[in-house]
Amino acid sequence: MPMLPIPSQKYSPYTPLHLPDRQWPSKTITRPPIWLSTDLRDGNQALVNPMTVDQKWRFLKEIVKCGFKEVEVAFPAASDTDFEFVRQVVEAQRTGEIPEDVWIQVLTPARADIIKRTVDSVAGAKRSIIHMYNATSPCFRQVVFGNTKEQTLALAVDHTKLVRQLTDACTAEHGTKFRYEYSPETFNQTEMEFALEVCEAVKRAWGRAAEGEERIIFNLPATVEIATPNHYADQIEWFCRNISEREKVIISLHPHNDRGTAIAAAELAMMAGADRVEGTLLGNGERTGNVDIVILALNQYSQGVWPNLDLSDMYGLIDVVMSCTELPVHPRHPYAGELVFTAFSGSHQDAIKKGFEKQAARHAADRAAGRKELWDMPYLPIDPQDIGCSYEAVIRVNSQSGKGGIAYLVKQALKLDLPRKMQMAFYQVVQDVADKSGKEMTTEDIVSNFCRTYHFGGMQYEGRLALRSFTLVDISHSVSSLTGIGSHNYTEEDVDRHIRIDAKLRVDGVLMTLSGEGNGPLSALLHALRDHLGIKLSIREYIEHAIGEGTSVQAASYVELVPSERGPADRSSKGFWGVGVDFDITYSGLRAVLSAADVTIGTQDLPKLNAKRSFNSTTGAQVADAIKSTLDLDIPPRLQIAFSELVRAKLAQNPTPEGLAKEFKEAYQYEVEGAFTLLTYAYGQGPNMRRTLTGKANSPIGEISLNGEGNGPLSSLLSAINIYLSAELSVRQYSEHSIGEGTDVRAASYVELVCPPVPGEKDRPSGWGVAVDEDITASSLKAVLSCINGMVATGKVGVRNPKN
Ligand SMILES: CC(=O)SCCNC(=O)CCNC(=O)[C@H](O)C(C)(C)COP(=O)(O)OP(=O)(O)OC[C@H]1O[C@@H](n2cnc3c(N)ncnc32)[C@H](O)[C@@H]1OP(=O)(O)O
Ligand SMILES: CC(C)C(=O)C(=O)O
Repeated sequence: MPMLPIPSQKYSPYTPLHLPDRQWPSKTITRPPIWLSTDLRDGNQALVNPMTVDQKWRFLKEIVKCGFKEVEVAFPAASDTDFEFVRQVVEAQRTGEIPEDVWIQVLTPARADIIKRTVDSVAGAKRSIIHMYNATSPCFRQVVFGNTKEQTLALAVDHTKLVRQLTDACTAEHGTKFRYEYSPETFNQTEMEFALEVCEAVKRAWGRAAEGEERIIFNLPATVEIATPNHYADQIEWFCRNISEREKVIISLHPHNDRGTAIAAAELAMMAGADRVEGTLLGNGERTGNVDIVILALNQYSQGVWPNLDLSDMYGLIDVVMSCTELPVHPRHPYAGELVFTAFSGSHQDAIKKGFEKQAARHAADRAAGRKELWDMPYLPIDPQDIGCSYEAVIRVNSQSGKGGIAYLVKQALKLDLPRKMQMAFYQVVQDVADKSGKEMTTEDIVSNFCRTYHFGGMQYEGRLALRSFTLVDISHSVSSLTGIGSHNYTEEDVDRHIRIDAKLRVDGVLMTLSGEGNGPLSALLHALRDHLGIKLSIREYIEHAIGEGTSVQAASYVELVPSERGPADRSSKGFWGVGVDFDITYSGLRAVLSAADVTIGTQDLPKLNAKRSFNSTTGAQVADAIKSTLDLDIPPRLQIAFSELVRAKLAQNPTPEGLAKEFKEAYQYEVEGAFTLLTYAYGQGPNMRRTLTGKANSPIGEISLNGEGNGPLSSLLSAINIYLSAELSVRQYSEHSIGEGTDVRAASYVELVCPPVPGEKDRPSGWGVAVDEDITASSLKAVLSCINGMVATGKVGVRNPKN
């Protein structure tokens, strides 16, 4: 049968209660109700497979752990299992396993045999509530029981008397303290006057209602939810107003959720005067379930009202409920669902990210001023951490997400506060991946994409241009050599300053030293990239921030580079972002430049670019080929330039390869006995991560001792040998490559050394050295000596005895 076009032919609406002076709409909930968990009764009776005793125990312990003081543990007459379970609970309360102040509640219909067994089940308990019910609504009177109103009332009264009689006897025999709860089942569908009449009669029959702990409980169930929640609230307010001796009565709610409004019904009914709520954790129960106490309690908590239940361990609670009921928890279940603190969509993520940032600042100010640190976050009604959920799940990324959410995750995982424009750039990267896969991207996916894109996060993500170390020399006024270890206060704005950088990089896996000059370390590095590798870029934006505090503070630098030919002012040119982090701010800036440069060059063929653009290729290529074919050396580009210039000045038009090789050996003291010869050396690590070099060498002044330290073998050797020279030499460029393969492999090292600048002189004396050795450190040291030997031979530096 399809749905009826005129449903009124089948269904009639509920009849609203006439209560024009209702008060509840202007009330608020300012204190928690008395809670009763009926998970082990109403919840249990609704399961395909009722809980085992073990499951009931596990559940009961969780209920007690949350702080419930009233627990309906069973319908003891339902089965031997239930009866036995109640006996075990009674015993556990006697031994203290279940706290003494917990009321053990049990349910019985108004049937003498069942009442007797129910009271028997709790005999010996410290405290027990006997809960008796019979249905009172017209439908049940007529259909289920075939009773008149009088018979219905008599059923309730007679059996209440029986409960009184049996409980009195039990108290006398076992000392059990009893309270009585009566439910006019289907209350919400019962005529209000009749429900009231039955309850008044039950109160009289019980005969013991008094204030405080002796109050009788009238539990007024919405057995089947059939009306809007305001109707239930009206019924509760009417009942509260009209029941006699209100102070001797606890008004209890027992909402079901057939219309999906049990929470609203319970909340409005609390506003209408109810004192107590019966429900289940996460809302299991008959049909659509009982009212969900987790939601009710956390709704109160979100209003600043302590609910008298501790739900801090939400994951633990979910685990217990799911394993005992064998029912899943919907991912959208309020407070408990896996996705309820999660934003996938861009604008939600953006708002949450901004919310966290603003809130952190606001809280810091509140703390300082001694004010409350109030929670006020877009889209998050409570702090997930209060119920044991982490912020990790707050933002998750798929193709619906925006830059804000992605930046939030990057910040959480890597502590990087990406500049807005870089967020947009990385967003495109993530969007492409998410769009292609059509799936969610985990934080790990995003982080690894970030690290791969910006070559961030250690050796495994290293790109084509990787910084190893650097030396900075201030060549503006005085000459002071600064190594790449330690912090230097250079700013790019200081236009008067002139800095030279010698940066040791791995370029496409080959170690080389690139030199450049600029008004700061970053521009000097950009010049080095331009001169040596033909990468022509300028800085459009530079941003930095600290990560951490105190002695472990690190600097994060972000750089946007644009092609130099367009210039940074041209807003239309596409920028490329990079990032670097280091304890040293200069290092972090240089790393950021290289990260952005790497993004810019992509897979562009760098060596060819280098060979074609950074020097006169024809002559350079010819001499390079000749040296390769004769000496098996791949001489670096700048040495090719230097050597080809020397060759042009010195040799005939078309020298033979052998002629070039001879000239090369002589010019760079390669395989030639020179002024300085290394005899022995030991290279290691000294204090503060500095490297040390000790050894002996032959020199024009006899055998000398070497004792130096630096950030690598070259600088260590120079610091040892500079005292024997007339000028303090420093490394401008270094590169190396292997010759041969396997166990026969040898290292070829090339080093360019340079004298300090001389005021008034444009060019600084410099020279190249070359050496080959099986030991890579030895080959680099010998290359330094070969260069010094060449510079001594040509008079660029002199030899001095430091003792004189
Ligand atoms: C709204 C609620 O959740 S109420 C709680 C419901 N929970 C349960 O029913 C779970 C436990 N129940 C049981 O195990 C069984 O139903 C028992 C053991 C209580 C009774 O089993 P049975 O004797 O086989 O009876 P049955 O289950 O068929 O119950 C229906 C009988 O009880 C009567 N009855 C139902 N509710 C009540 C009541 N509150 N007071 C008195 N009699 C009642 C019915 O009128 C019917 O009587 P009839 O057989 O004379 O027509
Ligand atoms: C026994 C009563 C309280 C009940 O479970 C209901 O009416 O839903």
